[in-house]
Amino acid sequence: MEQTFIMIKPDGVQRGLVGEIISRFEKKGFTLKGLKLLTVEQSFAEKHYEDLSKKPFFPGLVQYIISGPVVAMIWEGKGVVVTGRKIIGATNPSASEPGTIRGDFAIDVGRNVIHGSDSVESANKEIGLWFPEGPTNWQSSLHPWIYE
Ligand SMILES: Nc1ncnc2c1ncn2[C@@H]1O[C@H](COP(=O)(O)OP(=O)(O)OP(=O)(O)O)[C@@H](O)[C@H]1O
Repeated sequence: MEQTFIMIKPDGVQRGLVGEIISRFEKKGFTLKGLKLLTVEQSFAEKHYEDLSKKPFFPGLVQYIISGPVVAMIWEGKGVVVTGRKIIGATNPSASEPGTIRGDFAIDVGRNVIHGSDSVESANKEIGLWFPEGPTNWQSSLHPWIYE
């Protein structure tokens, strides 16, 4: 089944949004397959965001990501990459719809609370980077109540 990488950024952790965010993914019906709270080093943050290394906001973005602990997660479910991005909302919270995480909890693009993989390919890459040990292997007993 499809998996995505979701990270609650340092502002989300500091603001006490961890439970709220996990709850939204759980209530949707997605399954948690990996979870850890960690503070990453600059070189690791630069690797995670390497595709953005030429952007003018890259140094500030890296400083933001290493400024405190983040919650790294693997979520699994049908269409979880695209649906996860919808749950998160548009990158710039000024354009995020109410009801999305960024629409409900963020104002500035540089403090937008959460990251979600933008494709199945980047999800696999990011899961490999953040969870070299791989996902936790378990099957939710809710499966037949969520899928036909
Ligand atoms: N103009 C900007 N100024 C400051 N930070 C920005 C800007 N644009 C993007 N960012 C930061 O860089 C992150 C990655 O940007 P990207 O364009 O990949 O958006 P995204 O895929 O929606 O975000 P993420 O990868 O964090 O889920 C954004 O989430 C935001 O934290």
